[in-house]
Amino acid sequence: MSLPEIETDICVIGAGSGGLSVAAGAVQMGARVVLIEAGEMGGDCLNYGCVPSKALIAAAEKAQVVRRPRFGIAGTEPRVDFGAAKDHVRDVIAAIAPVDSQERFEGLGCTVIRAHARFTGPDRLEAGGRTVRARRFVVATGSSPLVPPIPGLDRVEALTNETIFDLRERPDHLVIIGGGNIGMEMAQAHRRLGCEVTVIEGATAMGKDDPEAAALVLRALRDEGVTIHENRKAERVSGGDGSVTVHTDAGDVTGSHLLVAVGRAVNVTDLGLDAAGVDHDRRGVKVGEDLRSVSNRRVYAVGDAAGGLQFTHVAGWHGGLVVRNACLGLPIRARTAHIPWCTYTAPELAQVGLTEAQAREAHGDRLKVLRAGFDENDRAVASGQRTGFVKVMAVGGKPVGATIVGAHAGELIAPWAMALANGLKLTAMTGTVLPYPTLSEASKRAAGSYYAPKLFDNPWVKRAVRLVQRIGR
Ligand SMILES: Cc1cc2nc3c(=O)[nH]c(=O)nc-3n(C[C@H](O)[C@H](O)[C@H](O)COP(=O)(O)OP(=O)(O)OC[C@H]3O[C@@H](n4cnc5c(N)ncnc54)[C@H](O)[C@@H]3O)c2cc1C
Ligand SMILES: NC(=O)c1ccc[n+]([C@@H]2O[C@H](COP(=O)([O-])OP(=O)(O)OC[C@H]3O[C@@H](n4cnc5c(N)ncnc54)[C@H](O)[C@@H]3O)[C@@H](O)[C@H]2O)c1
Repeated sequence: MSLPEIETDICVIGAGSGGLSVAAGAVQMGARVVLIEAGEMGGDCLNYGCVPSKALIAAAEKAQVVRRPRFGIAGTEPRVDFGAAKDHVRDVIAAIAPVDSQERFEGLGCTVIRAHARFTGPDRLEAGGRTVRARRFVVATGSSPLVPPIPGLDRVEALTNETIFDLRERPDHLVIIGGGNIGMEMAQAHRRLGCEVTVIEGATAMGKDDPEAAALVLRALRDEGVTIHENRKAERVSGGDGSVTVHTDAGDVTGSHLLVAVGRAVNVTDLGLDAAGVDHDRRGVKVGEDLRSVSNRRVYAVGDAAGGLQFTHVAGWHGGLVVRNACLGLPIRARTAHIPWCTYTAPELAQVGLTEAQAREAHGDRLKVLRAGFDENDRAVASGQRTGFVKVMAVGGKPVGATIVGAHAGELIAPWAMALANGLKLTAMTGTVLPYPTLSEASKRAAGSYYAPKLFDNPWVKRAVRLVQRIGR
């Protein structure tokens, strides 16, 4: 006997950052919600992405602190127990997992189905032998590691973000194809944990970021012993007997392990999108600014599946917007000009809004580029963190972008993200009193440099001051 059909208000496909945000918000606002997950609750971020990578980076940072002699404290080569570092990664995932768990979402009132979902029509899908009919569907199916068509890759054991965190033995030599976010974060973490690491990047490493800021990160990684080859496309892979060779147009690189990190493939195949009349391409579901499918208004897409920026905070933000629209009928616009991101290398590199090059193209001579170096920030100097800078792109007294590279850049970008999200002026930063000595003062210094010439190099100001000195009481 077949299971009874489920009729619901909102059916969410995928229990990652995007899907969970929709499900939690909608059910707590009184909607009937069905949540379907084929794999692990929590999706990529919790199980194979942000959380394990940041946990491994924390272990690697600890190793580096022990290794480096500083401030009169001797350094020593740390004894790294690679398996125990992976235990730490598992422990961190386990500590966070209850928040994303089936039990929690059932407790909130969702019906959770653990199965692969496939649309069978514009208003229905099937999962785990159940038919679900819904007023609204949310495609929150995320993305998977892209496996590029490099000859030989299918004949060697290649790691991806889905397998590397399970590796318990330390790679002697990790070769990484791809110098993007995953490649650079994993390169430094593994180097610090005692592996030899070579990155093979087909174009420019950290190519999506401001080149001046990226150059500081690449220099730091190279100084730590990571070999980075740029403009070298992986053309062929061969291997056997515990070794793997990447053949490039400028020579071969042989290592013990291979990590492939060349971008993501959005999970939209095998989802029955054609049966639902949902237009899609290799970037994801085609949606408007309201995150609704351009061809089936009943269907939304959020997070990586929506074809834009691929970050957890974007997926979560999308989720909140969809709840507002689907539950309350309020209009939404998913624009990206105020979305920050950060690469968690040391130094960290964070960006919000336009980079200098993008701002110059958009605003020409009206653009003012404001800077402050970490080497002129007392806290950075005191703590030996002089590498870095804050760069603010400003037009007419308002920031249109900010780039921060240096220690804690991911935290330091917060006020600039707030400024861009709320249309604040630079005076919001200059008028704020910050505790001394903090790295945040670098942001205030950069903002202040917009006004300094207007105040200090201005003959009218000097005349006015002389006058006040003569006649003022
Ligand atoms: C190594 C790595 C590090 C990262 N670090 C960061 C970081 O530091 N900060 C950051 O902001 N972002 C980071 N990201 C990106 C971030 O993980 C993703 O952008 C985010 O997880 C996307 O969330 P999502 O909800 O769109 O998809 P996902 O989290 O991928 O969730 C999608 C879910 O849908 C399920 N699913 C797919 N198809 C079906 C189906 N047909 N039926 C049922 N279920 C289905 C999947 O099993 C999955 O659980 C990182 C990514 C990687 C790979
Ligand atoms: N800190 C974070 O927020 C964070 C961390 C990791 C991942 N992510 C997200 O995950 C996404 C995927 O990360 P990623 O590093 O896989 O992708 P990516 O797009 O950031 O970088 C992939 C790199 O691989 C290179 N490449 C492609 N084909 C190649 C080939 N054949 N040979 C050599 N190089 C090649 C590209 O030129 C590119 O630089 C990121 O774009 C980001 O959205 C975010």
